[in-house]
Formats: sequence, C-alpha cells, structure tokens
Amino acid sequence: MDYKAVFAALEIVCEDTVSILCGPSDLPYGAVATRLVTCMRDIQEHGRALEPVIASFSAIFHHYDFDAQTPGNGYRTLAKVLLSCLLHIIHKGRYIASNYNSAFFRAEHNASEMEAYCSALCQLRALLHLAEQLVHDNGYGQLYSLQDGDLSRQFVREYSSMHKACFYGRCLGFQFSPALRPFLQTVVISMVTYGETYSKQQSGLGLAALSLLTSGKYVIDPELRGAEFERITQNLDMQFWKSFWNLTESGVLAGFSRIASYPVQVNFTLSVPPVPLQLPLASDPSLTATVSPPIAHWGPGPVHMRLISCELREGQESEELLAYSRGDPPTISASHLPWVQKQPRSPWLLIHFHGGGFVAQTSRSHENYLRSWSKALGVPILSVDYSLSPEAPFPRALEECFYAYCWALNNCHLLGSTAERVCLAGDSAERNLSEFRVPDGIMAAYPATLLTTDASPSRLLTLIDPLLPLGVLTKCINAYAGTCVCVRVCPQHFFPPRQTDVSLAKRSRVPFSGAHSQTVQTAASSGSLSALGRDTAALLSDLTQGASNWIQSFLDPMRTTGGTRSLSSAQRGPTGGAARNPAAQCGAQVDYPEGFEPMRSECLAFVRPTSCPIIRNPFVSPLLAPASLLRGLPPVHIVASALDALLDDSVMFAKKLRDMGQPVSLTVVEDLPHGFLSLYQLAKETEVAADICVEQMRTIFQQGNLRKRPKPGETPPSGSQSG
Ligand SMILES: CCCCCCCC/C=C\CCCCCCCC(=O)O[C@H]1CC[C@@]2(C)C(=CC[C@H]3[C@@H]4CC[C@H]([C@H](C)CCCC(C)C)[C@@]4(C)CC[C@@H]32)C1
Repeated sequence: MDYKAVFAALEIVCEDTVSILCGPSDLPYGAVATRLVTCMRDIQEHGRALEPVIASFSAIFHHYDFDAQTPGNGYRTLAKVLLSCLLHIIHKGRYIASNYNSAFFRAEHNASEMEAYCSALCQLRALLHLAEQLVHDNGYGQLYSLQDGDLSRQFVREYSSMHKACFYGRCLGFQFSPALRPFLQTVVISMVTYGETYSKQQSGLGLAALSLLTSGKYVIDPELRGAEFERITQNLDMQFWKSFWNLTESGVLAGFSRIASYPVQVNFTLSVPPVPLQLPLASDPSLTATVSPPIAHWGPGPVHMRLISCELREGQESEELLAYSRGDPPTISASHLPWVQKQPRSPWLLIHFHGGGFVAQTSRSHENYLRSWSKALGVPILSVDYSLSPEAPFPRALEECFYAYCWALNNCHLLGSTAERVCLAGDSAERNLSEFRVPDGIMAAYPATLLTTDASPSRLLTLIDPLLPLGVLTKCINAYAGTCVCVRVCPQHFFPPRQTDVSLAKRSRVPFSGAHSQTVQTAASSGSLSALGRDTAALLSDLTQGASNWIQSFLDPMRTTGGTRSLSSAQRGPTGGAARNPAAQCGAQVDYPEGFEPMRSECLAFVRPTSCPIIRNPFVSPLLAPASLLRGLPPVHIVASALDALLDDSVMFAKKLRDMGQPVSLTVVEDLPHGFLSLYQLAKETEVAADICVEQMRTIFQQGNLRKRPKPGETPPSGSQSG
C-alpha cells in the first residue's frame, strides 16, 4: 500500500469535509457539524504527525522480515493497521462530504462513526510511538528486547491505563478481512452479554430472556458495548474466560458446528489409563525404553484424546480400541453398516494439540477443521485433550501430550495407521506443547513461542485485538505458569535428549519428576443445567444479533435523545484524547511528542505479568530454548497471520531455527485474526489460510520419505527448507 497516497488523500478529505461543514447549509446540524469539524481537524493533525513516522518504519521494516519472500513482522503490521484505519476514515469522510447536504444524511450517526475512528487513530498513534521506542531500544533485526525488562514493564503499565473501548465498538475489527467483521461483532456482543449475565444466578429460560434483552442493548449501542468489553477484559477473572471460550464445547453450538462440518466415519474420545509404556528405540528397535505416565501435581491419571478419521480404517473398530472409548457412544457404530468399506491402515498419522490459551477448550471445539483435515489428507487424527490450567498448570499438559504421543506410536495399529510418517500439528498455545519430541515434522499455526511479557511491535496489538486482549493473555499465562511454589522443576528434565536417545529411557521413567507433586483441587464443575442455560442464552443472543444488526443504523439517531455515550469534542483533550483522569496520571510514563497524549481509560486494567521463572523455561517459551535443545527438531512449518498479536513470536522463532540451520518455513497470511483455523468456515480468506496449513502437513508427510533423520549429535543439512 502506498502510504504517501493515503496521507495525501486524507489531507484532501479533511480539507474538503471541513469546508463543506463550515459552508452554508439549510440543515439544522449545528452541534453535530461542530463535532465533525473538530473531529476532522484532530484527524488531520494526527495524519500530519504520523506520515513521517510511517515513512521511517517503511524504510526499516524489511530488516525484521524472515526473508525477502516472506514480508511480515510487527512493524509492518502496525503500519498496515494504521493505514487501514486511515482508509476507513477517508471512505467515511468522502461519504460525509458528498452526502452532507442530502435530506437523508444521518448526521448523528456519521459524527459518532467519525469520532470513533478518530479515537482509534489517536490510540494507534500512541502505539506507533511505543513501537518507535522499540526500534531504538532493540538490537538490529530483533523484534523483542529480551534483556531489558524495564521497557516491557513500561508498556504493560501504559497498556493498563490506555483507553481501548473504541476498538470494540464501532471500529471493531476494522483491521481484519471485512467478511469476518459481522462474526467478530457477534462474538463481542455475545461476550459482553455473557459477561453481564454470568454473575446472575439464573438458569434456563430466565437466563435466555435476560440475555436476549441484554444483547439488544449492546447491539444498538456500540459505545456501550465497547466500554463494557473494555471493563470485562480488564476485570473479569479466569473462570469467566474459561467459561466463555468453552461455549463452543457443549450443547447447541457444538451441535451446529458439527452439522456444518464434514461428516466423518470415526469420531470418538478415548481415555488412556496411566500405565508405563515400552517404546522401541529408534537406534535399535530391539531395545525398548520405559515412558512413565504423567504425574505432575496430582500423580498418575488417565490421558484423554479424540480420534477423528474421515474413513473407517483397519483397527479403528477393534474391541481393543473401543475398550478405551470414553463417555459418548463411539460414532463408529454407524460404520458397522455393511456398505461402509473398511480402508487399510494409512501410512500417516497426525497428532494434534489444540489451542485455547492453556485454559479452555478441548478437541471438540476444534473438530470442524480437524474433520476437514482428515478428509483432505486422508489421515487419522489423534487430538490430545490435555488437562487445562489453572487446575493443571505446567508441566501437566506437557507430560500428557508427551505420553499421548508415545501411546499413539505404540498403538498406531489401533488408530488406523502404520505411523510410517507422523506429523505433529498445533495451533496457538499448543504449538509449544508439541516442542519436545521429534516426529517427521511439525505444523504450527500462529504459535505462542514466548510467554514472557516482553514487548514486541506485534504484541502492541493486544491493545486492539478483540480475541486476545493483553489483560486476558496475562491471565492465561499466570494460570499456566501456576504459583512458583507449586511446581519446582529439575533443570535436566527440561533438556531431555531426543526420545530416540537411550538415556531418555532411564530418565523418562518419571518424566518431569523434579516437579513437586501437589494436589490441586479441580474447580467444581458448574451444574450442567446452568451450563445448558448459558449455551442457549448465548445462542439466542447470536440469533438476535443478526436480525437486529440492520436496525442499528436506523436506531442511531434515537440514541441522541437517549444521551449518547460517545465522547463529545468538548470532553476530548487537545488532540482528540479523552479528558484526563486519575488513571492517566498513573499511566503516563512515556514521553509522547509535544502536545500529544493518548486517551486514558476510566479504570486501570489489572494486568499482572507473572514473575515466575517457569515462563522462561524452554518448554514454555521455546524462543528462549538453547540451540542444543532445538537442534533435534524435525522440519517446522509455521503459518502465522500478519494481524496476529503473536506474529513476532513466529517470525523470531522461524529466524532462530533458520539461523541454526534447522529446516523451517514461515508463511504469513494477511488480514486474519489469531485462531483463524477455528473460523475456517466463515470466509474464503480463512479457508485459504487453513488450506495452507493442510499443504504444509502434506509436505511433511510426503517429504518424510526423503528426509534423512540426523543421528544424535549430527548437524542437519543447513537451511534445507527455509523460506
Ligand atoms: C504491551 C506490550 C506487552 C505485550 C505482552 C504480551 C504478552 C503475551 C505473550 C504471550 C501470550 C501467549 C499466551 C497464550 C496465547 C493463547 C492463544 C490462544 O490459544 O488463543 C485462543 C484462545 C481461544 C480463542 C480466543 C482463540 C481463537 C478463536 C476463539 C473462538 C472463536 C469463536 C469462539 C466463541 C466462543 C464462539 C461463540 C459464538 C457466539 C455465541 C456467537 C471463540 C471466541 C472462543 C475463544 C477462541 C484463540
């Protein structure tokens, strides 16, 4: 995008709009016109200040890319987001300029929209200023300043006091692909509705009715929705997020998602009892090593997983496998019908670790894309339902994933595979769970590779992201890292040699045995009835949102009489910022340019970054892993999104592997949020991105034949797959 043309167009639009608004008009828009004029002048001022900033970023951001063919890093993203905001403003401004004198012009609505974008622009200006500091303070080509904790602390403090509501109201998701905006709106409306009804002791129909009423209010008042979203992300506890993110787990929503996804012949959950496993050694298959079951925190316990296979394959209907079946009756029974042909075992096996911030979701929420993967690749998929935090902090989930992987290798014949080629796939949080073992390749979608609160340019987006706000991310990290006294870890267990190494046989008897076992009380599961009530409520709010959306623009003018919540220009600071408040004084530690100050929030966000050393553990933050540990990794294919706050995690991790000579590829897709796999049915763009992931896995399965496994200690061929 040519930034100069955008700034030039902005200047023209601001001038044109102001001259039209100030010109003679028969229409009674007095106060609204004044608001618009002030707003356009503020925008103009921001634009003039920002052009040189974007110019300086454009001159340097290629230094931070993975390589010349893969442009993508947080600096590019910030510039892109800013230009996207400006384009929205230009579009709106042109509309206002050409329709202002029309009898049907909705002055109040347009003024509120423009004010919302002006606020967003003001906050983005602050983010760009913070990013400029990062450029100065970080090393050349470095997206993180891993040594200097002060800068990051300063940013976190700044984040806590900055106003964010404008990004969750009218401007919600402006940076993403337009096809996703209605969905994001639905999610945000459902979330604030859920937040309001969450604490109410209602269930069933009462709750549904309440949700319906509440969601209506948020549909018609975007400012109220934004403010409420900001409040929720700042104040509601982990249990709320767990519970909201788990909406896709049960009842109606899961049912819908199933109906909308590919039918598969095999889909059921397994519960594997915690018994020691004997695994043949790669170096000498006649020897075996013992792998102990997971023990951290509460001792040995079963490991849950889900088997998904598009076609019924040999072994999948065996009594031996069905004996592991858990809870729900295996859908496999349908395949006993005589016309369902049993396929031979696949040479491939895909082992999947789902995302969900370590705290929420199971394989069930991820079923929709897993089903399509199984169909596209013709491969059985074993998705691990590891235990979630905060009930099961690190390293429980890691142990369970490792155990599940070993169990799958031992029992691949039951899973419908000969496991000649094994690929690990993980999205988001779970990429780093798939770190510890060497299969034939790893496909990591938008991975989190650094769990410290070190600032990076893309991470600044946590201020505007509707799915991953910083306040919520730090809660996830705190939950996963647990309390420091709870888990003490023996260093040697975090540098295990490759699974194929004999020495692991001795160590792995008690994996992660340095962790002090401590019984952690699992959270009392809330009543299933009220859970059903909440599902229903959320669904209803979803349905009503669609219907009510179109009413919104007509109702807007009515809001004026009811008292608008948007900041009037008089309430704004000199550059469009909100009036100062106590939070402003607490937050302001950053030297913004003369005369500029971002808008502040009315209440301070409670962001508590964990200081627990566990987050620096290489199995929690693989970006910090020493080369000796990463050297054993198979080819890693990373698929990230340019608009993801965790983009820099991907870029830096890919660079690190590439610089070590490890086989790695990075693909950056445009305009999608974190977690795009879960949204793959919603838009063409998400589908294309999900297909890229499928192709990367196909590469792993097919290239596995050609790849020579390096022997322990041997350096793999350098850069074989980079780019
Ligand atoms: C300021 C500078 C300092 C910055 C410091 C940054 C520190 C952060 C660093 C690292 C953090 C890493 C932490 C772990 C990352 C975890 C990421 C991670 O795993 O994120 C996933 C969390 C779940 C989720 C949000 C997601 C994707 C899809 C979402 C789902 C889409 C639809 C689902 C709704 C419930 C459906 C409801 C429908 C409605 C009723 C109509 C929804 C929203 C559930 C949640 C997921 C991403």
